[in-house]
Amino acid sequence: MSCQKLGILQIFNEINFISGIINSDGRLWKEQRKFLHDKLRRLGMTYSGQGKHEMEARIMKEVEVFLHTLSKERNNSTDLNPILCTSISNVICSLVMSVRFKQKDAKFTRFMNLIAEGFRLFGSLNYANFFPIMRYLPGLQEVIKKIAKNRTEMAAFFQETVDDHRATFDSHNMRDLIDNYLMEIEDAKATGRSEELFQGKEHDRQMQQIIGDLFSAGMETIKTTLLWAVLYMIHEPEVASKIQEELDRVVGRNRLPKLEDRPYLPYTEAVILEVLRISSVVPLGTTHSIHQETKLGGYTIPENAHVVPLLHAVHMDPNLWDEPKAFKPERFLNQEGKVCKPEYFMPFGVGRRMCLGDVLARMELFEFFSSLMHTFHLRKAGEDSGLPTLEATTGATLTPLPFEVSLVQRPLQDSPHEFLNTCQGLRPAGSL
Ligand code: HEM
Repeated sequence: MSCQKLGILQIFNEINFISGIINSDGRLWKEQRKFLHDKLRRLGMTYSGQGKHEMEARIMKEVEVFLHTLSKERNNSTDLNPILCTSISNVICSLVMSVRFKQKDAKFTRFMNLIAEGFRLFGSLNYANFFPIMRYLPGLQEVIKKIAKNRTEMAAFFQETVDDHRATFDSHNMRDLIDNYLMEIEDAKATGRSEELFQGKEHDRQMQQIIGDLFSAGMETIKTTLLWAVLYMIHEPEVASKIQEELDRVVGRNRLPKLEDRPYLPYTEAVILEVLRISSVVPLGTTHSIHQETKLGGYTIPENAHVVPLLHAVHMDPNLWDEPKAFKPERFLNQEGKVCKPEYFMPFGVGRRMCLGDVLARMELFEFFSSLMHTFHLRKAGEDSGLPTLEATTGATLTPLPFEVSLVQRPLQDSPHEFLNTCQGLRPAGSL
């Protein structure tokens, strides 16, 4: 399968969208992917070296603010969606553009609404992937126009940030991805590689779209996976208790879990994998195309055919998984109790075009989920209501319907350590 993208990409090219990475193909995609992969690794999207520790510190800062915010909601019915939105956004925003938002910041709320609407609208364009003629229907034309309008508004915000970075740029102090991009642009100009790197696209507009791509891909997916995790914990109290028992035994009650604890927390890890499988937050991979005629499972796939990986179908296939609709973390544990992932587990896609942010995603899911479980019991909100539904709304992601949870502080032991203070909401946000 090639690294080309068709379908929705064609629609955007027709209306002159700049490509970014998710909707680019060919040489432009290759150059941008190489650049992003390299720079994001240096900024800490890696499992090894100093970068990993810096990334962990960045994530933990947001985890602590998140727990602090939640501590004010103890025993109330709480919608975690807006709180998670800010916390998860702050991880990717700090990495990409050194920006953090406060809860309920007006600019941020507007920005979030645009992203959420974008995911919904994008989902409704999926039909045009299969029946391209449908793009001319008035309804879909309206959707395309709305996406274009929203993107223009977001691009203006990103450009402001890029301009600020340009004004304060210091090549000896690379703060984030935008600084790296600015450096790369100047370097490419000086060495005559500009055309190769940007394939004729305007630099700043390409940069705006890259920021937008990383932000939307890096926020919505993780936030939604965590919402599913909370929902399943409300439905599966025995699983929740087993996680908490493991956390108490391995981590203890006087600190939050760290990445280095992860190998010793196989059950917690297996639960995260099961959430990724059963929720298939990204149910379809993006549209790929075939470079040469290919035979697969008795079918002939012609050259240039569009191929959309049905990740959800793979994760729900009863030939691959025992009772695929049941929530069973044990399926990711081998006989020795160690984590094992079959090759047909593919929440981040597979191949050259697989998710660029899987390392960051796994780190964030672990840190946020394990810290949340270590600090609170998650109970259904409201005495009289039933369990919240496990049904999803469908867009580019599968998202739980709005629900609330009641957070019950887990009993504290005798340590006066910072962790406990943070959980009790006694310390100012982010001050650990
Ligand atoms: C739970 C979290 C996440 C899930 C489930 C997820 C899943 C996916 C999937 C299924 C794809 C498409 C793969 C394909 O078409 O073959 C994808 C692409 C992508 N993801 Fe993620 N993702 C997550 C988090 C992130 C994060 C944190 C970032 C950014 C930092 C990110 C950035 C991207 C980008 C840039 C692409 C497009 C790659 C390309 O076209 O070359 N994702 N992701």
